[in-house]
Amino acid sequence: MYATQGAVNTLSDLRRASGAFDRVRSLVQTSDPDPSMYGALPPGAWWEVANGAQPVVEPYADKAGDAAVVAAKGGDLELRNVWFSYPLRADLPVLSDVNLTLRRGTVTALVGRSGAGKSTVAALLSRFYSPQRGAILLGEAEAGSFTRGEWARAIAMVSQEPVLFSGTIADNISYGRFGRCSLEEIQAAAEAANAHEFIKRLPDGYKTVVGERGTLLSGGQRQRIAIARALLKDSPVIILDEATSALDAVSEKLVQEAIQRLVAGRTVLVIAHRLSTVQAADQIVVMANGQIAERGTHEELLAASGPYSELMSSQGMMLGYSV
Ligand SMILES: Nc1ncnc2c1ncn2[C@@H]1O[C@H](COP(=O)(O)OP(=O)(O)OP(=O)(O)O)[C@@H](O)[C@H]1O
Repeated sequence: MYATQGAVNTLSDLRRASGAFDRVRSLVQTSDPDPSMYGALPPGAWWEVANGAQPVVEPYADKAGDAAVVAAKGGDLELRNVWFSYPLRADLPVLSDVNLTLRRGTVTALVGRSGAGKSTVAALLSRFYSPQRGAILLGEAEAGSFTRGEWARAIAMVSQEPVLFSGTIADNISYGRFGRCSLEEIQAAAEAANAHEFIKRLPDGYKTVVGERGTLLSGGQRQRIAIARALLKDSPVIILDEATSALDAVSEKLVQEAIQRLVAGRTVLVIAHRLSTVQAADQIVVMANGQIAERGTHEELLAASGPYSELMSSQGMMLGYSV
């Protein structure tokens, strides 16, 4: 099959991750939609996808160039003086003068209380929306200088509740890949994602048709399929919304291993809920009320006894396993 755009992939993942169908609908209904929200979807398809239809599989992405991929491999991804409100709540500032640099090849952990604006940062980086003020820069070039298809090639999003569509396992892994790929490549990605072992035990292996929304699979298995998908897509930038719900210890370990393989050498933003992830990050950014409250390494922020240590002690991070 033709690979569908990463944009479609990330759109439905984001929708599922936030559990906010209404949010997507409000975004679709706005009279002045950011063209980025169409991603590389054919005209008219957006509404259907937002309503839960199967993604429209079109070879649009094959036409996208690799300009954003090249820029991301050579430079940082940055939000510069970004101000943002959602279209239907224009009076409510959600991000206020946010400056955030994701350094090339490093991991940035984004932490903060619920509603602080973490998912909104992820949505802007994915170009589901555009900031009202400020800029998104990739290797110093404005995001708008890249086409949607180019952008979608450069960034992959792995959400905590990945959406699978009812097709085969192989289709689900290759979805988001630009250009065709072989079963060997699909299998290699599944192996790196710790998914091959369970896939080969399924009735038809890689040809097993997963149920609507992937219900045949457990949460941990769905996550590993999503990681295999991102590995195969091989984007230089990964936005990872770490799962909050606990998996059993074995599944958790398999997912964490797969994530380590996925993030190695890439520019990563992880919305982090686990102490182990935060500790291992190159940079931790604490958000509060739509602003950056603090940034630094785990040790630096603990020593500062500021918002980070407060967050750690009041909210706590999931403990109990190490990466
Ligand atoms: N589509 C939307 N329309 C209007 N307001 C929104 C929309 N999405 C989020 N918000 C609001 O923006 C603010 C930031 O939300 P966001 O989801 O970015 O926070 P978060 O830090 O990711 O929270 P959580 O950890 O709970 O996911 C919140 O006040 C939220 O209610």
